[in-house]
Amino acid sequence: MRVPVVAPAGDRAERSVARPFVLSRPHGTVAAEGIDQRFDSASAAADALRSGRVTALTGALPFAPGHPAALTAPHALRHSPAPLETPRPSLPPIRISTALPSEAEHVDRVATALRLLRSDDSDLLKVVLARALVLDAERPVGADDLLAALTRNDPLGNGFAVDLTPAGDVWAGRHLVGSSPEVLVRRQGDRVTAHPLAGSAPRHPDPEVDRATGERLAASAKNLAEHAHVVDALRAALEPLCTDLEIPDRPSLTSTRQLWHLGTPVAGRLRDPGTTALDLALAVHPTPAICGTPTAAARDLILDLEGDRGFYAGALGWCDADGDGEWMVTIRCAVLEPDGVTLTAYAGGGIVAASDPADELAETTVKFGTVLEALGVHS
Ligand SMILES: C=C(O[C@@H]1C=C(C(=O)O)C=C[C@H]1O)C(=O)O
Repeated sequence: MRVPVVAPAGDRAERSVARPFVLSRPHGTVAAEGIDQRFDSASAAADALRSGRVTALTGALPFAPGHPAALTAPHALRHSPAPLETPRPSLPPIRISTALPSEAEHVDRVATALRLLRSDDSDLLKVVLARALVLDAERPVGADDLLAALTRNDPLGNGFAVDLTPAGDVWAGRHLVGSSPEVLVRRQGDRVTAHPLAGSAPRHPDPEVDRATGERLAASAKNLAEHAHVVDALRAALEPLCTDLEIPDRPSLTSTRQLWHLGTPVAGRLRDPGTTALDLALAVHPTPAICGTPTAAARDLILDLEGDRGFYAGALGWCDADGDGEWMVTIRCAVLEPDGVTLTAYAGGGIVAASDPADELAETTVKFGTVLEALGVHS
């Protein structure tokens, strides 16, 4: 059984980072200050919040259920009404050391998934396969500097840094950093919103080509099908928890510096005011944006082909004593090792029967751009 982990005094994470959690968003920044308690179990943390034993929670949920979470009950949750503003950090040169797996192996995995997606013997409709890049920094960097670089590089100011120490020994002193454009779920009073993304195309420096690429994405049957799986799953997960669920019939185009995405703004009203933002996140995760359809079959295939994803393709966010909060999908991210010089970045993409392995490899390369560009890594 997983039990709450109480922070030992003078623990290494408290030495290594001042704040166990920072989430910068276009509409404001939330930062955790100090550590009251740590939890490696999301359900134990959610119970502690509901019963009033803790007054807030911040942190990250893993991709796979049953794996340790990294949640902190902070002394205080600080809100500020703008994205994080920081001086430009001075980062050392950071280089790509290893592709995990190799590009050829990723293409092979996509081909394996395609055989199942196209087979009459399998009910798999979509699976999201990912790969990683190991990066080496010339001298140690801190999570706060990576957060500053990622947030400054995003036009909307999205960025996060999460101390993963609460997840147990192997995670002690590791940090999750990134700049996710995808809102898993947000709760403000009885208002519930989400903004699932699925379906991607690369941005282009020429504005006309760029616009045409976006328009092609918005009309692409393959991408619309990929997207529909996510919307259907969110509807099914939120319907029991919400009234007045409003979901547009068609997705709209959204963009980051590197990519166009299909996105659908979802809004509803909470049925039971006792359902917290963390409860909502646990109810909708993992969506087919990062896992697949049907969920169990896709997750089994991912674990089989990739092994443990840890916190990539999980969720990260916060929840306060009123139950309000915001949880992002953990993408466009990297894990920083305690040595401060080794980083592992992750990128994946949804595969459906009509996918092409070479295109899927290229899509992950573009997605790595969010982290690589922000950190000045040249591949
Ligand atoms: C899985 C990732 O991104 C997700 C997959 C997408 C897709 O398959 O088109 C688009 C946005 C995200 O929901 C990632 O960035 O690693």
